Order: sequence, then C-alpha cells, then structure tokens
Amino acid sequence: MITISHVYYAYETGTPYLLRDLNLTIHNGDYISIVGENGSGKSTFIKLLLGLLKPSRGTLVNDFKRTSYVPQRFETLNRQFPITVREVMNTYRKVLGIKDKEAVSHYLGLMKMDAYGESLIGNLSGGQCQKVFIARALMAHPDLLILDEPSTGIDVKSQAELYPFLKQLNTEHGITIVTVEHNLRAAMRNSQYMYHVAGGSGHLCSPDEYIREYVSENTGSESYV
Ligand SMILES: Nc1ncnc2c1ncn2[C@@H]1O[C@H](COP(=O)(O)OP(=O)(O)OP(=O)(O)O)[C@@H](O)[C@H]1O
Repeated sequence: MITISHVYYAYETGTPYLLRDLNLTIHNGDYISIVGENGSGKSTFIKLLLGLLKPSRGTLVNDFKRTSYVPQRFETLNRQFPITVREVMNTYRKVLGIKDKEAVSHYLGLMKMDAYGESLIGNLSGGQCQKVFIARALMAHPDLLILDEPSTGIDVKSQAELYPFLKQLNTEHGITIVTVEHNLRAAMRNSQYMYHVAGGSGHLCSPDEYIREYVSENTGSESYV
C-alpha cells in the first residue's frame, strides 16, 4: 500500500507548488492510470512514488516490498554505449542478486525479445527497447510496477500484446500497476481507477467518470477514445 497525505511538491524552494495537497491510497492489486495534460506533473508524481523526489510538505509512505520502474523511453539510455540486451539484463540480474542465469532468457522470452539478446541496445527500435525495460523490471519480481507512458513508440500490434499482458500481471500475478498513460483506450480497458492530475491537484475516479467529467467536457466528444 502507498499512503499519500497532504503532499505538496515544488522543484525549487520558494517557487509555487507544482503539485498541491495530494491525497491518495494505492492498495495492493490496484491498476491505476495517471492521466492529465502535458506538463501537469504526472512524471513528477511517479518520481515521488518512487522516492526519487521527496515531498516538499506532507507524507508519502510506501509499504510495497519491491517496486520496479519502467521509465519513459530512452530517458535513462545512453544509445552510444556499446552494450547488448543480454548484458543489460545480466548486469541487472547481478544487481538483484539472482543467481539463475536462465532468468535473463526467461524474462526476455516473456516479452518476446529473446531473439534480440545479442543486439546492441542502442540499435533497437523504441518499442523493442521498451519491451527490454519491461523484461528487466519484471526480473525483480515486483509487487508494484510503475510505468511512464509504456506505449510510447510501440506499434499498434505490440500495444495489442502489451496491454493484455499488463492486465494479466495485475489480475493473475497480483502485481499492483501504476502507469502514466496517454493511451486513453488502453487506460479505459485496463484500469480500475484513473488519477487525473490537473491544475496541481489530483483526483481519483473511475474510467467512466473520467470520460464523462473531463474528456467529453473538454472535447465535446468521446470519439477519439
Ligand atoms: N527537474 C526539474 N526541475 C524543474 N522543473 C521540472 C523538472 N522536471 C520537470 N519540471 C517541470 O515540472 C512540470 C511538470 O513536468 P512533468 O514531467 O512532471 O509533467 P508530465 O505531466 O509528466 O508531462 P508529459 O505528459 O509531457 O510527460 C513541467 O513544467 C516541467 O517543466
């Protein structure tokens, strides 16, 4: 469970808060999509969840045992660095203290990326790279998986595989999922809740409520969902 109570955040002291008075409980087994306009603070919010940023005010308590993070594509990747997919996975396996070398093939296989083990990571397409990041995150056996826009750069066919897979991780393996999501159709299908970040505030609602209250109101239509 993560308990967020009256959390405020500003990148620089003395500047206006980017996020104000956030209150949210993330329960074990939840699937929550964080939605909102560009620049509203969604990535900042997940960095707070991850403990990469500390609230300026308020408290955030994360009781999950193992939190894995799939960053936005290329955010953490030096594409010039000559390292293969298998080496990336193996390095992380060692960091995690997993002795079984087969774990690398297993998790690459899960994401249908086993054929790319010897490819240089910098030569992969965006979507392929994203799948490697997800395989890497799953190797940690997370009870909480946090993703930042997982479908960025992933083609429609791969998205059609990715989202049911994420849903399966949630429903069958009990992994709690929190994801920043611009793909509203996927968010509608997969999530129990949407967390709408707007004007510095956060509002938890059902996917239906989100479409009714925000999307239809702003676009006059649901046609693009
Ligand atoms: N390290 C930083 N220092 C100062 N300001 C930052 C920093 N990172 C982000 N910001 C600012 O905080 C605001 C929110 O950024 P954030 O990346 O959290 O938004 P977002 O909702 O995830 O956007 P998008 O949908 O475009 O990814 C933006 O105005 C951004 O410029």
